[in-house]
Amino acid sequence: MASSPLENLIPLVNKLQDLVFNTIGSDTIDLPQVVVVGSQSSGKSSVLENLVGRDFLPRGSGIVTRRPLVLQLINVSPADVYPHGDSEWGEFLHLPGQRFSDFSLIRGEIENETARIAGMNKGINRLPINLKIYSPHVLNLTLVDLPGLTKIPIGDQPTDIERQIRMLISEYIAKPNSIILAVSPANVDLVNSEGLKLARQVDTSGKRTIGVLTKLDLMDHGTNALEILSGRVYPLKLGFIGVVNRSQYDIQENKSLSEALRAEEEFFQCHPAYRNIAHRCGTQYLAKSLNQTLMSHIREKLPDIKARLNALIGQTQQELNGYGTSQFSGKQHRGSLILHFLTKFANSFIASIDGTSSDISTKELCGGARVYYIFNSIFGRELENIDPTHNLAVSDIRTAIRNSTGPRASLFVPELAFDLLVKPQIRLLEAPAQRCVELVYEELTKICHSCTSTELERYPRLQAKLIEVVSDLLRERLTPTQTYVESLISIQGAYINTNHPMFLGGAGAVNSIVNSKHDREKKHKDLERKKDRKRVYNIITRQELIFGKQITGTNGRNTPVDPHEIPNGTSSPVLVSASDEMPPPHEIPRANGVNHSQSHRESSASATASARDSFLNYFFGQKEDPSNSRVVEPSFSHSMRRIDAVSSARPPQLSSLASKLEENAVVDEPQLTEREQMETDLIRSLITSYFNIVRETISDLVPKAVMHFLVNHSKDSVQNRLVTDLYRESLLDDLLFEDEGLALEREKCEKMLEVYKEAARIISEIL
Ligand SMILES: Nc1nc2c(ncn2[C@@H]2O[C@H](COP(=O)(O)OP(=O)(O)OP(=O)(O)O)[C@@H](O)[C@H]2O)c(=O)[nH]1
Repeated sequence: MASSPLENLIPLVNKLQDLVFNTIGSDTIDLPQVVVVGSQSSGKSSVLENLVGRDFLPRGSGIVTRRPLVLQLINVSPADVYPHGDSEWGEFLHLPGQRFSDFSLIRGEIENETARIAGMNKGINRLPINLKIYSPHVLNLTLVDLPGLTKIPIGDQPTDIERQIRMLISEYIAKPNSIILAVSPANVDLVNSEGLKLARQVDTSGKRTIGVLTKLDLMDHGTNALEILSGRVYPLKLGFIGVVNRSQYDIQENKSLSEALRAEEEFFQCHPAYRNIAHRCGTQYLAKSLNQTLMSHIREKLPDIKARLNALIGQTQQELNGYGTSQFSGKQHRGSLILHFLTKFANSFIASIDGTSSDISTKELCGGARVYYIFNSIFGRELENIDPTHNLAVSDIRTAIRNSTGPRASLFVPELAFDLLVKPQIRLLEAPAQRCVELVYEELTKICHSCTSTELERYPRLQAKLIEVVSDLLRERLTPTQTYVESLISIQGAYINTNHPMFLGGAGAVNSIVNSKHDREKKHKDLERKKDRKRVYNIITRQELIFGKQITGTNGRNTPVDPHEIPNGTSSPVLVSASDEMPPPHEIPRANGVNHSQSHRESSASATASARDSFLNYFFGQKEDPSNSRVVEPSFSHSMRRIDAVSSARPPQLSSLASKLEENAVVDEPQLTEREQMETDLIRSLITSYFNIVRETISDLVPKAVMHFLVNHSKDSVQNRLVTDLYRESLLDDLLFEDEGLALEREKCEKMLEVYKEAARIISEIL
């Protein structure tokens, strides 16, 4: 009888299953199958044996099923029999071509095969045993028997046996294409069914779970499972089916399975509770519904499986491409293959620098962007941070000026001293410049190490050689780059171009220091004024404390005296407020009525001009005014004299207190003549101005030099260098030595691709 294509669905899936297990060794396609789960001794093996109608599964105490058993039941017509006349037989996938018509031998082989992989103790193993049973009495079905859930390890079982079994079961039932056959004994409360609990975790809506209730014959008298079997207790879309298997006693009494199936039928037909639903109970009904459910499930899932296969074909093809192109396989193509890798490596190196690489990171700077970062951020910042007059003490400048003028005093700007001092400062730029070269060199080395691919990893020796050659090239470029950069600095030091348009020059420097001198003096005076005010206030307050009475001002009031009212040179103690509104002491009107503040403002306007005049006069030929060469007197000395006047009449204790305060206020400043101070300032500002010009030039030239000598040169010559060094007949065999692990991976990948293509072809025969 010719069967329709849809009736061939289960054999088709079996064919796919064989294909997958024979080649890949695991079910990556997620083929539809029925997975049997339940707690230990719930009756799983008994259900399977009933479905086959033969005793073939191992029995014993404790855990018996220790590896998944993938059981394919194949319906054969009585005509299609074994040559020796047997109508039923079994075949193991691991023993191809060997037919087992004696079912007790099948049991023995399952035991042996379990022990071979899972050991003699009671441990489990995830590697499945695949068994086909051909019989005219079975319906086409693919079932997976799994170890029963156990709570407590017994004997020499591993302590985490429960976790191991749960993980194994979950792995099978989690696959969306699996139908879960959850076996629960009827004599145990359903809420304690481990099989149902696990099934619910992965199939929350109960769409692909079939409940099987065993041991209905063992329920307490007066109780029955009618409610459960009618689907009113536990919601499962595919429902519950009740079965009665052989009891332990039946087995011991060698009750045959055909006898047992008859007894089961009788049980349901005669039982007062199940009589009316007897046609929906028992092993025969279970086999039929499983077959139909599996078939419709396969029908439903086939388009998905086809789509999945296409996706797998695409993925695997891509993975295979990653291992290299097959276009250059074979000895005659070794040269082309090497050239292909050399070009790819060189291109990848160049692309990483240019930023045109296809796998650019979004997490961190890489390749050429790092080089830019080194130029602009690292090198740029280091240059910025250099102090142009770093390490130039006043004494150094003084000595340089003195040495440069010989026995005479200089008439003009001491140029020789400037020359002498600015050269070492220019050298300060060399260390950051050389560091910039090194950093870029390191970055290029990193880039060269990252230019590998899975394809290239297949040839570890070639990969190492490519990196080595490019590293050598970079190293060779390092010295010329460093030498050039060193020259750049030396060139800058070789000739001090005081004619540079950006250079401040003598006149500019004079202006600048005159201005800054004036600013400095102004600041210094302001500071001294503040100090004076505070000092006067402290002295008066102390007097008040010492004499223990309120000091009354000359106005006779018991309030602070308006400081404007204090006559110049008065010896009377005065109470002065320390508030900021209080006019500074130099604004206190003198006896002659001249406001000091006013005179100060007038004189300050002309201060800049007069200072500049005296400075220019000094440098450009006027005879030195002996009064100018006096030691610069700290400007607070004037104020100090005023305070002395105020405190001259104070008691001795107060006098010593005040003198202590005054001592503390004396600043230890270098004693320079005005001329010396100005010369030093002038030299400093000239050095700073010139250094800034050189710094700008260097910050512009060094990156250009690095790009030219190191980066661009390496980019331009990398391909030639690789070909010259590696494209040699004598090296080909060694360079194309394939990594064994990767060769195996590639072969596996090729095999998988073939399997997926074949599976897709099988499915397209039906769809
Ligand atoms: N009376 C009776 N006994 C049953 C029934 N089903 C199973 N048994 C007995 O229960 C015991 C366990 O049955 P198995 O089929 O070995 O249970 P299992 O779930 O395969 O056990 P493991 O493989 O160890 O997890 C055996 O002694 C069976 O004879 C049933 O419906 N009625």
